[in-house]
Amino acid sequence: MELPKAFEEKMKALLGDEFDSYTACYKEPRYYGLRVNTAKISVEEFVRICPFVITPVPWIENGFYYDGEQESPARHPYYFAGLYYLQEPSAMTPANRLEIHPGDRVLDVCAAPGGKATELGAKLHGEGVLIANDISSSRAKGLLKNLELFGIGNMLVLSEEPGKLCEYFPEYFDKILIDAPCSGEGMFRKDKKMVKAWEEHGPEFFSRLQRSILTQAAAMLRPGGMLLYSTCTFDPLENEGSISWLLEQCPEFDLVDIRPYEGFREGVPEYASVRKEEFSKTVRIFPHHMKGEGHYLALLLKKEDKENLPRKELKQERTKSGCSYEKLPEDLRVFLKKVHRSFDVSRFDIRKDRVYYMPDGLPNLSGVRFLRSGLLIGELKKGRFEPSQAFAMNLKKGEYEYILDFPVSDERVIRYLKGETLLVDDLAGSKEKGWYLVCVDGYPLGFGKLSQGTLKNKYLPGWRWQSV
Ligand SMILES: C[S@@+](CC[C@H](N)C(=O)[O-])C[C@H]1O[C@@H](n2cnc3c(N)ncnc32)[C@H](O)[C@@H]1O
Repeated sequence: MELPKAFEEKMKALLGDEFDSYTACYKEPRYYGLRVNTAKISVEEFVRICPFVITPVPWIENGFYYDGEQESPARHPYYFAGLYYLQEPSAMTPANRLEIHPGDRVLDVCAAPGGKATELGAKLHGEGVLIANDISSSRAKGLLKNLELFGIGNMLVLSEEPGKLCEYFPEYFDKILIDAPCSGEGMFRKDKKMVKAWEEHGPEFFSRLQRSILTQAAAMLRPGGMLLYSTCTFDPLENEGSISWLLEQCPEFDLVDIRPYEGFREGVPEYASVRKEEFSKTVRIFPHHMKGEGHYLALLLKKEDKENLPRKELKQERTKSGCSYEKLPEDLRVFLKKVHRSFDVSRFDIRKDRVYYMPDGLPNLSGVRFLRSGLLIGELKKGRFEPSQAFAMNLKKGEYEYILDFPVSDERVIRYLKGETLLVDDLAGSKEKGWYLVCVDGYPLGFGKLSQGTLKNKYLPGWRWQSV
């Protein structure tokens, strides 16, 4: 593979006598990875049922390699059940090394298409909130689909300038991930198009963007909160350079250690312009030291104020919907009786006939461009309630009363995913008519409406299995 000369010169300076072993990597095939959705299935159980040959990614507990030339995991019903996300192994590292606890308020500033946001959301296990933002609204559509496929309900998908978000979320978040737009030098092997893009917009361009995103994000982190910054490039300006700049602007930030792995290499202190000694805590990932593409990670702590001041007041809190159980439409109430989950009814919000379940403690977001706020439970159509695809994916099999569970070997699983009407006499028996949650081996895929042994397909048309 032909690499730009200027890039080669820079890598020689960065790598010294390791340069030849680095370039030798370009003759080797890229690695393919799959990350298990631990909000839906344990790693042990996934390994037990996994239909592909997989081997562990040694530094990621829920990450695995698969043979991308032989297997097509995106064309398996378990993918449609949201049991895993396909992701280059090094790219699994940022969300893995940012510790998330259920209940945290988490922001992913540059989130599309959701490779990291899906993991952050899974680690919340339904508690707290994930705000997934991307400036590109077309890319944010893919982000929304991936989060919904993963079953994440306590989330908002926004498409805004981070500078605008600062007005709404001052010191609001416990954890922030910035997977920054970058020159993508670490991805040259995986995607040859990145070389062309690099020639158009190089490190100078991206470092300016990164610096502005970093300062805006810094203002949204609460004291005591953690910020993880990552890029998929080698350029020092975009890595140690951008982080030095943050430390200069915001001295309340400290670099902290990242949970180690033997293949990680330290960030280069000489490339930092301030507090050089801290930069060995940052991590560089090189393809000649581990089985993955190039990345850079820096983990930062925003120091607590000495006086331990209370959280900044939000300009305006979101007003609760004021819903009470009695005020919910009759057909929705009938549906909810079959859902075995305790809801806080005041968090239901009905907007333009769409029923949402909102995360708690949000600011008033009027004026913000969003693609989704909260879990879309379903829609009211002429007074009749229809549950959504997102809610199907958010449910666990045991949480809904009416289930049709197919083994993965049943040919009706693919037919369901293609949108076909199914005869299900054998499974339905004398079951009542109504909304059924269709599952594969116990993992929800979507809804269908049963009547006299026939299942009318309600799988979301835009998500259907495409024939090749
Ligand atoms: C490296 S990609 C993110 C990949 C994503 N985190 C994942 O794991 O799937 C960088 C993203 O930043 C977005 N972006 C670029 N400029 C931005 C800005 N000023 N604010 C927010 N997002 C931005 C791009 O649209 C792009 O989707």
